[in-house]
Order: sequence, then structure tokens, then C-alpha cells
Amino acid sequence: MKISIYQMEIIPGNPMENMKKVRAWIEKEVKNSGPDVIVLPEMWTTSYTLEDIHHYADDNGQTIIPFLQTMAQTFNINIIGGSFANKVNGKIFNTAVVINRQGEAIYQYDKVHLVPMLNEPKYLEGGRIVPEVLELDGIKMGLIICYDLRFPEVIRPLALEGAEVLFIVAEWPIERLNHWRNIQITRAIENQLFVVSCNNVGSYQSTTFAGNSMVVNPSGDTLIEGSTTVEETLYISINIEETLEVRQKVPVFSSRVPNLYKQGL
Ligand SMILES: NC(=O)CCC(=O)C(=O)O
Repeated sequence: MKISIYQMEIIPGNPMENMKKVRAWIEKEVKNSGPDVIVLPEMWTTSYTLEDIHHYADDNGQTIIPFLQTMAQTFNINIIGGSFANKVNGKIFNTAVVINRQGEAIYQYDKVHLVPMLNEPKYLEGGRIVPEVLELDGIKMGLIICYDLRFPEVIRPLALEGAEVLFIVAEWPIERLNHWRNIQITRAIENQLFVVSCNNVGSYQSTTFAGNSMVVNPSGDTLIEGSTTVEETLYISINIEETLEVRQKVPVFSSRVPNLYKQGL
């Protein structure tokens, strides 16, 4: 699976300009690398302009989703479409979307865990359905949004249901860069899957974002990592079969004793 990650510098509060940037990046990346999957960051249309988010949010994804569908169909690519501020019945969700090569929006997820450190609970509504397994080109995968990374409770079930890749779309601040890097490696090792993350760079108000988008293999080796400050593209081809090899060598899943584990905690 060939993956291109857009470690983007998002223009705060300017969905139209960000869409132009993304279109130009996709066109270039398709020509340069011909990826199977492209990945965009969290809230890539607006960044964290939460005080004015009612103004910038997309109504029911009516602009962003068709835009990504057109990109997917035109360029024959799968799109992990980052997330965007999505207004539904007057409430704003942080919504991630996945589009397949045929241009079908096959998955949508509203961020469940809202980030107190970024004031999300004040401005956004949390989703009520945890991430579910999705499939692109016959490969099972999961998709979470940024802060969700801290909650192994929602990631383990994805691995148990067959996910071999975990995508993370993020706007993770630099002050917790060590958490960002180390938790990704931990999730890859404990769930024996590839972790593929797309973070942004740049700043909004007093928050500077960390970059350091990563691809980690199921053994916990970092295969590629972005810089901390520069907008850039990370391109990599991963061999999904490595997941099976690691799972056979260290058979964590068959060593589990679920009947002893506390449920609902
Ligand atoms: N955008 C986010 O979800 C940031 C998460 C974060 O700052 C953290 O977990 O720390």
C-alpha cells in the first residue's frame, strides 16, 4: 500500500484557500508518487478557530465531502480525508471522512473524545459512536482523530476486528510532542498493526502544532517521520503482510483472557 501524507500548514479560518491547497497538493502528489491512499490532517479546512467555528463549519459536509469525492474519482485514489468542522442541526462536530477510489464516502466518524486542553468541549459536540473498522482495497483499517490516541479502549477493538492499519488524523500541539511520538509507537506494538499519522505544522493563536507525522510498523519501528516545523509530504510503501508475521511471532491476541477482564471500564 503506497501512502502519501500531507503534513500541512493549515490557513486558519479559510476553508476555500485550504481546499485550493489540498487540490494542488493532490495533483502534484499523484503525478510524483501515484499513491493508493492519501492522508490529510485534523480540521484541515479551518484549524482550531473555535471561537468563530459556527461561521466556518461546513453544513452537513455539503462542500467538503463532494470536493473529496471529486478528487478521489478524478485521480483514482483512496482518501483518508482528515477531519473538518461539520455543522449538523446547529451543533458542530469534528468529523472525519473516508472516500474510496470510486468516489464513495464509505465512512464518517465524529470525534468522540473532546480535548479540554484545546477548549473543544466548549465549542464542539462529541460523537456518540466509537471508531469502527473500514476497508479500502481489501485491507481492514481503523481511523481515529488526534486525542483519541490516548484511549486504548477504542483502538484495541479495531485490532481485534482485523484492522491492520490505524490512521490518525491530528492537530497535536508541540508542547506534548513526546506523548505524540511515544503513544503511537506503543499503540503499534500493543496492537501489532501499522500506525500512520498525519499532523499539521504552524500555529494558531498561542498553540504551535508539532508536525512529526509518522509511519510505525507493527514491531514499533518508526519507518518515516516528518519534521517538527516544515510543511511537507511523507511518502511510503508499506507491506501489510508484516502484520501477520508479527502476530504469528508474538501471538498476543491468542494469549488474551477476555473473560477475566473488567468490562465497561
Ligand atoms: N487535536 C487534538 O486532539 C489534540 C490532542 C492533544 O493535545 C493531546 O492529546 O495532548
